[in-house]
Amino acid sequence: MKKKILVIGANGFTGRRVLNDLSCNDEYIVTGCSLHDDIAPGSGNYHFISADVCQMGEQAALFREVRPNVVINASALSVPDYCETHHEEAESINITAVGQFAFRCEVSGARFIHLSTDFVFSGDSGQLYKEVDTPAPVNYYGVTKLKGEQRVAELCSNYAIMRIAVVYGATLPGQHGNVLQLVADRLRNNEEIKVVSDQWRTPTYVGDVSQGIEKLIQHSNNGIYHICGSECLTIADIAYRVADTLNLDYSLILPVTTKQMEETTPRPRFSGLSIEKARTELGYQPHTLEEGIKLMFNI
Ligand SMILES: NC(=O)C1=CN([C@@H]2O[C@H](COP(=O)(O)OP(=O)(O)OC[C@H]3O[C@@H](n4cnc5c(N)ncnc54)[C@H](OP(=O)(O)O)[C@@H]3O)[C@@H](O)[C@H]2O)C=CC1
Ligand SMILES: Cc1cn([C@H]2C[C@H](O)[C@@H](COP(=O)(O)OP(=O)(O)O[C@H]3O[C@@H](C)C(=O)[C@@H](O)[C@H]3O)O2)c(=O)[nH]c1=O
Repeated sequence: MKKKILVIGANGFTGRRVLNDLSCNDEYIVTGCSLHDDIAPGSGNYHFISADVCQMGEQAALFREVRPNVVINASALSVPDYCETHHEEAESINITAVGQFAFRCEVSGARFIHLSTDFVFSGDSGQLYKEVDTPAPVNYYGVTKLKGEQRVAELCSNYAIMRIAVVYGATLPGQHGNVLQLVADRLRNNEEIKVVSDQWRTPTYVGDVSQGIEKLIQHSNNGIYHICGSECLTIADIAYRVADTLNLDYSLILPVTTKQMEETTPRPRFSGLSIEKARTELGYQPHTLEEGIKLMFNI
């Protein structure tokens, strides 16, 4: 029997890649859902439903229509600066809607795979965070994502929470970019870019998010999984790797401290994630950053 898979947030940067990758697999019948109309109609073997999942009635109708065996939630308010000043909106999609998805999955017997973030951690550690480590978010986006995780764990008996970090890859018009794209664009235009040299991350190639999800569809394991790259480096180092791989001018990269950057939203200093659990239990194997950059820029 083919599995019916529902990808929520299917117009988003990560959700679209997941939708495309899963719809290439004949074992699945895939439906994408997003707030707005399909951003790339006719581009793959999937059905598409526009719905506002924050509206109870629309969410209920979506589940009634699709009757999914697996639900993947890639919808969110995923811009920390915006969440910081729009608490209610952030709460509605990052917490309340997530709780409702979890409840519907539980009632219907569907497996729930929910995307979360390294920003649940404070960043005060000097070591890669493991799934068992205690979260303590430093911004409102992180607070909402942590509460979303808690709802899933409370309400679902068949779930996986996938924490990902600084997702990079090619984007479609209309999607928000990522810092690697910004670096490449600026350097190609001969413009300088300031990048923080004191925020450490484990960047995730967007195709590896799909890889993690496919593994978690096959496994029945419950719990949290860190799914990201294996290299932990600063944003400045990531920028240098982009310049290096694309043969662009290094001197346009201006490393600065978080203090000098004057970011309005606090961010964790060190939020690298350990992928040992995913490697051991799922056989997850991420691309290297260099491989990911080459795939992203098609070189
Ligand atoms: N991007 C990153 O680097 C990281 C992302 N994450 C997590 O991964 C997930 C995906 O992030 P990302 O790819 O950046 O997401 P995007 O911001 O690119 O996409 C989010 C999608 O959610 C959809 N959406 C928002 N509100 C609603 C609603 N009320 N009803 C239906 N759909 C809605 C939007 O639909 P539409 O476009 O149709 O309006 C949008 O396409 C999130 O959970 C995020 O927290 C975690 C770590 C890093
Ligand atoms: C735009 C920009 C960002 N940065 C840094 C800040 C930050 O550490 C990193 C990424 O910046 P962004 O603004 O893209 O995203 P930011 O909001 O920091 O990143 C987060 O997004 C949310 C959704 C997550 O869940 C996190 O995992 C993380 O990826 O790059 C610079 O150094 N220079 C710049 O010009």
